[in-house]
Amino acid sequence: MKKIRTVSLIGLGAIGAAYGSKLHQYLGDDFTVVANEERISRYQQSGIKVLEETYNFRYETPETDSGPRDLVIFSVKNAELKQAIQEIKHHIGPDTIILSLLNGISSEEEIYEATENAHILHSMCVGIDAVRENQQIRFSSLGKICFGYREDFGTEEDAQAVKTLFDAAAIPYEIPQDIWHAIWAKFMLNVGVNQVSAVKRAPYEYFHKVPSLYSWMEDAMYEVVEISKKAGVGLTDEDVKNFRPILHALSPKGKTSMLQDIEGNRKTEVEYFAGTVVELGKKYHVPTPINEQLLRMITIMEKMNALDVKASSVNI
Ligand SMILES: NC(=O)C1=CN([C@@H]2O[C@H](COP(=O)(O)OP(=O)(O)OC[C@H]3O[C@@H](n4cnc5c(N)ncnc54)[C@H](OP(=O)(O)O)[C@@H]3O)[C@@H](O)[C@H]2O)C=CC1
Ligand SMILES: CC(C)(CO)C(=O)C(=O)O
Repeated sequence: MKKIRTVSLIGLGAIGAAYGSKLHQYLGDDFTVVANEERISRYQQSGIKVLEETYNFRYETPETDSGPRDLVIFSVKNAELKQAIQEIKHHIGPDTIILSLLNGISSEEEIYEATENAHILHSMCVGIDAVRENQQIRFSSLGKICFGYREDFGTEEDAQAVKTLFDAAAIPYEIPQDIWHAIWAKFMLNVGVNQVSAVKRAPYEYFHKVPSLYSWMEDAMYEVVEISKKAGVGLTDEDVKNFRPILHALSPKGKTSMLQDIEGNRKTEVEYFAGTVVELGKKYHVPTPINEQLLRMITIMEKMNALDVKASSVNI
């Protein structure tokens, strides 16, 4: 039976630090964060604060080759994944189990294509409302990590090993019966709440209180339901409704990761949400007018943000 004794993580942001703090508490220095020198010195300067506690993790630069780990976790944004795979490659061996906590439906495939590792489980996290401001991470709920094996991705033994680790490290988790269905359902949620929250700059409070905002979000989600039927995933009305209590439980002042990107003048994951919906809509002949507009709006917002950043750096 596989046992996970060593873990490495790349992407010490809202999600990485939230779950990484639990792994650090359980594994101590057998938990490593991979980051370049500039990031490490930034993280070491004031430590990483998760809720009220400051953490000093064990760091390694991408150049350091200290051998493969039992588990590698990706928690960067989708556009950063390609580089992250290269930078954590020394930590991935043929037996390393891999979890990718990124939203969207493509990261496991992207990691598989680059590493040819056969132990990538499908995974995502849900119900967590993590917010990052500089090196400070806050959340009202840790939510849970959902994971599982399917087709050529991972094995039952890999899933059992992760389950044992998460039990010991007190990380909430679920192993859904059909992980691919669960990943698509989460994708559908992100297509709705992340994108609409970004366009309206709306923390969760407004989704709790403004029914027309909530129904616009669900309209965007229903385009994913229609595509999923043609893609053989078969999301239903029930999947849309299942998220209502989850969204209602998120902190009123909490913000989706996409809204945080807009406010932080960073590139968003719109390409992986509306971009994917529009592309799949064309492939399966499903109309996607709401996502087409969201894609245009968020791409324009990114460009306007980039101009503002450029202008403020010229003024300095
Ligand atoms: N926030 C949330 O509540 C949720 C987010 N997600 C998903 O999780 C993923 C991560 O999101 P989130 O945590 O919010 O994002 P963040 O932007 O907060 O974190 C990403 C982190 O990755 C780091 N990073 C990027 N590239 C590298 C690299 N090459 N080497 C080392 N570190 C790197 C960044 O470093 P730096 O600090 O230098 O910028 C940043 O700290 C996304 O796919 C998101 O959609 C899923 C569920 C909930
Ligand atoms: C919607 C939410 C908070 C669900 O956990 C999320 O996935 C995100 O902010 O990216």
